Amino acid sequence: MGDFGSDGSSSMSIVMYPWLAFGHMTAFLHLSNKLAEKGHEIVFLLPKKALDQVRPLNLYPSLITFHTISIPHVKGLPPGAETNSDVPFFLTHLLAVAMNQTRPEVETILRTNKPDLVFYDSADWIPEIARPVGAKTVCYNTVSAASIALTLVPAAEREIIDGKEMSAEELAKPPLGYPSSKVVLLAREAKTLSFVWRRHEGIGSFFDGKVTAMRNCDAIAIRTCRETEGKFCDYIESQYNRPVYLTGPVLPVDEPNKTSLEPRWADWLAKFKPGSVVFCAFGSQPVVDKIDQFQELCLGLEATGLPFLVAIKPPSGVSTVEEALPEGFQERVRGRGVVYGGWVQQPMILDHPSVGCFVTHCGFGSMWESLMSDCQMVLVPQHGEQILNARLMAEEMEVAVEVEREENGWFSRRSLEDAVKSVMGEGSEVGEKVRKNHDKWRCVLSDSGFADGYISKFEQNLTDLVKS
Ligand SMILES: C[C@@H]1O[C@@H](OC[C@H]2O[C@@H](Oc3cc4c(O)cc(O)cc4[o+]c3-c3ccc(O)c(O)c3)[C@H](O)[C@@H](O)[C@@H]2O)[C@H](O)[C@H](O)[C@H]1O
Ligand SMILES: O=c1ccn([C@@H]2O[C@H](COP(=O)(O)OP(=O)(O)O[C@H]3OC[C@@H](O)[C@H](O)[C@H]3O)[C@@H](O)[C@H]2O)c(=O)[nH]1
Repeated sequence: MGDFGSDGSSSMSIVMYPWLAFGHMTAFLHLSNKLAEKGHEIVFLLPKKALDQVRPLNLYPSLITFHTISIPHVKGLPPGAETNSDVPFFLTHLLAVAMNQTRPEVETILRTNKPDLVFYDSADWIPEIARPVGAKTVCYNTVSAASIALTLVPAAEREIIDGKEMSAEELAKPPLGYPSSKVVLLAREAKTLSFVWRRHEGIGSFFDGKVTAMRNCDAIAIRTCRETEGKFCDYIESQYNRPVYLTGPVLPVDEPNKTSLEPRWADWLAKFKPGSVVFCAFGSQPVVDKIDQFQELCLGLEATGLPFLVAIKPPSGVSTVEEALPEGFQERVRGRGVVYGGWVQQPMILDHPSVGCFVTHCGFGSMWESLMSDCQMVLVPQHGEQILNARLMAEEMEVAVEVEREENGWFSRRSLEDAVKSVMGEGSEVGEKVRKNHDKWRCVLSDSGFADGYISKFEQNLTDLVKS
């Protein structure tokens, strides 16, 4: 190895501070594992509550050290809230306020550790405290390049007059030069983007924060690859005039000593024929907010007649998923359908031979995991960024079927049933087309040199950055 630490040593010292959401923390940790595999040392900052869930993913405990950060209470947040999972969507900005208040603690850590590099995504003040200790900064984005290109580039700036909300049409308008006519939002879908430009006291808007984060870093990094999102990455690079490094999908590979699937799911899944079970999961945050939509999801899966396992957070207004289930549902699906409100080992479930279909909310982490799996995919995105990921998979890559929605954004049990049957039904033309395209992409993405090539190039980019 060359001499690439700023102190002349052969390894780099890195601090990571991701946004307080599991989808982001797990993505940062997967990248940490790849860098630790190459001998670099990482101090990983995270809230105490996240530690138990994230620790098992650390494959290099001697090189990746967790450092817990106290997340202060901010008026309006539920007591003890430390991560996105503890906070309803409409209060997420308060979690960002709480994260900002951790700045003095993080500053002390940087002064003590004097790292070569600091990775962050939401804490846009990192460059201000990293520069004085001689560290270079990388704004690492764990969401799709398409969703950044559509809303979080300087050209997407919107003029908001006297705090007036923008119309759906204004919100849906792609910025000048945006490179796709397929990966876009319908006006009604674009309403979910209003949070991007809305101003909040003390922290400004989400847009301001992200643009500052990307303008002030030394390099922008994105968890994606040229093969799927090259044109969006080029657009971001031209908008920010900053180098854009790509890490590739950064998924954990099968480790010889990896833990096995919890027996309760392994035993349950083993009862069914290969490829017959529908697995439905909606990520680490509560996303299906309305109880009647939650019930429609359950009823749609029931109507498929297939065995199914759902891992989902309860909707608003109830504290458990059981309370939200439709009348008589549990009795009707007993033995073939389970709805579970806790954490499951998603990648291992997707890998299970009995599972043949993944109904996903299209979080970016889930998107990569589903592309690498051999499950058929049904897309039920909820928010702007997830909808764009869905368009990328359904319209550009043609590897999945997106559920049809009514004018008001609602999906019916029938549309979900139809979507699942269209990919699972024997002899279905659509099912065959998406399977064929998905097989091709899986071959490209799971080629042994593919992910390693991205990581090696990324490591070289970091080395050059530290030396510059
Ligand atoms: C309802 C509001 O939620 C709050 O945050 C929303 C979530 O933001 C996710 O991150 C992104 C979302 C979107 C999006 O929905 C549409 C887009 O076109 C772009 C993005 O970008 C990002 C993003 C991009 C780059 C980056 O480095 C990021 O860290 C994120 C995030 O994944 C999720 O955890 C959040 O819950 C919002 O704060 C607001 O205040 C709420 O009202
Ligand atoms: O029960 C669960 C739920 C989730 N997971 C894992 O947690 C991760 C969830 O990440 P996702 O990106 O799919 O979704 P999240 O909703 O949690 O993430 C969030 O940040 C990333 C954005 O793209 C998403 O839109 C946003 O909601 C996946 O790696 C998934 O395998 C589990 O292992 N078990």
